Amino acid sequence: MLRLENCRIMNGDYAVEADLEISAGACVAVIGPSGAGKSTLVEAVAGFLPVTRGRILWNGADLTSQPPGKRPVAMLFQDGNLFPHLTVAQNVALGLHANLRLSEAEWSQVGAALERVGLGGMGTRKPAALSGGQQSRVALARVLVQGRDILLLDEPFAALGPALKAEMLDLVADLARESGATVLMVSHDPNDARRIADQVVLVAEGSAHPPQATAELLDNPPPALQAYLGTD
Ligand SMILES: Nc1ncnc2c1ncn2[C@@H]1O[C@H](COP(=O)(O)OP(=O)(O)OP(=O)(O)O)[C@@H](O)[C@H]1O
Repeated sequence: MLRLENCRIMNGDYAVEADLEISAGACVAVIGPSGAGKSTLVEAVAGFLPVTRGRILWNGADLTSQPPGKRPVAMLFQDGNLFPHLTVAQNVALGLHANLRLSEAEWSQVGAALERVGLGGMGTRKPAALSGGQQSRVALARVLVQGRDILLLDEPFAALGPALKAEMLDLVADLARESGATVLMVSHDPNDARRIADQVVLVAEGSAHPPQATAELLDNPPPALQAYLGTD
C-alpha cells in the first residue's frame, strides 16, 4: 500500500495537503483543476519535491527521505524523455544502467521489453525514425525494464491523437496488471480515468483527496470538479 500520511508538499510557495492510501496494484487517476497540484502530488511520490510535513510510506517502508533513484518508483513523462542520439534499445537500456553497460541477459531483457510494447526489431533505430506513438512505447519499455512497484505517469500521452492515446492507456493497464504495479496517472481527460482507472484522487483547492471510485466521482462530481469538467 502507498500511504501519504498527513503530508504537506511544497512546490515553490504552493502547498498541497494529502492524507490518503492507495492499495497495491490499484490503477488510480489524479484529476482536478489546472494548477491545483496534480503534478506536485506525483512528483512528491517520485521524490522530486520535498514533503515538509508527514511521511510517504510504501508497504510500511518510509520513503520520505529517500532520493528518487532509491524509491520503488518509475516515472513516465509527457515528452518521454528520449535521447535523440541514442538508439531505441539504448534508450530503453538507460532504465537499467545509466552508463549503458549491460550484461547479455540485460540486453535480452531490453529486447523482450521492446517486443512486449510492439517494437520488436526496431531496437537499432533512432527515436526520430519512429512515430509519436512508437516513441511513447519506447518510454514505456524503459519503465517496464525498471520493474518498479509504483508507476507514475504525468500526462504521458497528451500529445497523441484519441485512438492512439486509448491504445497506449490500454497497454499501460495491461502491463501494470501483468507486473502487479501500482499506477498513479495525472490526466486532464476524465475519459482517461474512466478507461483504465478504478479510482480517482481529486486534487483541488490545495488538497489531494482519498481515492474514490471513478464512475461514482465522475457521475456525481463535487463543485470543485464540476467547473473543471464543464458540468456546472
Ligand atoms: N517551479 C515552480 N515554482 C514555484 N511554484 C510552482 C512551480 N511549479 C508549480 N508551481 C505552483 O504549484 C501549483 C501546482 O502546480 P502543479 O503543476 O502541481 O499543478 P497541476 O494540477 O499539475 O496543473 P496543470 O493541470 O496545469 O498541469 C501551481 O499553482 C503553481 O503555481
